[in-house]
Amino acid sequence: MYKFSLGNFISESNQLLENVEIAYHIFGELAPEKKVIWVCHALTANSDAQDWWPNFIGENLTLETEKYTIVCANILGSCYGTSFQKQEKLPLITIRDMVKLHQELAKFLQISEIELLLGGSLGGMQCLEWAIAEPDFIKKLFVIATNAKHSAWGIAFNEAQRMALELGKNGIDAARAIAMLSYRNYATFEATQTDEEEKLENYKAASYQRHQGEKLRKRFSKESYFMLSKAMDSHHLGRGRNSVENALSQITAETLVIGIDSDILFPVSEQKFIAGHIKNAKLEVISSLYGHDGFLIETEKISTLLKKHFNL
Ligand SMILES: CC(=O)SCCNC(=O)CCNC(=O)[C@H](O)C(C)(C)COP(=O)(O)OP(=O)(O)OC[C@H]1O[C@@H](n2cnc3c(N)ncnc32)[C@H](O)[C@@H]1OP(=O)(O)O
Ligand SMILES: N[C@@H](CCO)C(=O)O
Repeated sequence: MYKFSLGNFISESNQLLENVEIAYHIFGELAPEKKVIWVCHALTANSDAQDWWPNFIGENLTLETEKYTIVCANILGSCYGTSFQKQEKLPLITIRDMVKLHQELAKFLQISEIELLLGGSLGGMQCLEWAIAEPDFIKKLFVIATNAKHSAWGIAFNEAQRMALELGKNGIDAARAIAMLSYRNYATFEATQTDEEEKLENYKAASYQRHQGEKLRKRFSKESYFMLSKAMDSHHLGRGRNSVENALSQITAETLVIGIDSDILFPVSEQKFIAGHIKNAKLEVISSLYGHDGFLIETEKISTLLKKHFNL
């Protein structure tokens, strides 16, 4: 992991963040003759994209490190390396703030254009914002399981999680358990957490939920979880740009949008809307047992579509 000291940064909500440091990974050598692929990560991941998107980035893999330089930066608000001076009150961070930091890092790395910008969920939100902010800079765009404006349904899930966080020390366990209900669905739990034997308590689904909660508590900070969920709520491509439709129409990149048929958090209608308003976009729908989390799990299906649409 590398670090870049940006210094002071004024957020979209006009708050001063001091001593901002951006943590990032580079896979494959950064060289002027190599084209750049930039990965934007989702809520609780980090800049080590090889780790959370396994069998996807590397030699002889879909994002080929011999051919491309692949960059992934840890997002503003996350607890995995990107940081700013602690403040009394948690600042309100937006997706546009995250993208401004990506832009600063790209300048620092002397990247002249991005061949392919990609991301899912909160990562997809960053990709769309960036492709609107700098249409000429982004040649190809791939987003999955994301939306153009966060939904009332998504905000309600996030608020329920923040209410859980407010309960104290282990509130993050409950927050993650709530989130899991939106990341998966009825069929996922039926297929993976149904008890075969007869019993009156200690069900698999219950211990699964507790395990997921504990796992997140051990690796993530509740402050980051709060800031990132607020950032997700604020996602609105149309803010200050007349409308969401108008904002999407400014994207010139050749675009692939993928929806997951079982995603109850970011339903396919949202990706259909995105693809419908970008001039040069194609929509594909994949099927998955894993709902929204399918964007992290269905690597093979995603790779097939990426290779079909883009000459990687
Ligand atoms: C530093 C870091 O760790 S970086 C962060 C890694 N995570 C990220 O980057 C975020 C993106 N990744 C994710 O959100 C997830 O890892 C996903 C969606 C890709 C996969 O989710 P997972 O939780 O790994 O998969 P799944 O739903 O199958 O659950 C498996 C886990 O539940 C446990 N489990 C399964 N059933 C049960 C049960 N009935 N009771 C208790 N535990 C259970 C498994 O033992 C396994 O535990 P482990 O992860 O501690 O080994
Ligand atoms: N499981 C993912 C889902 C967020 O879209 C994460 O924890 O980042």
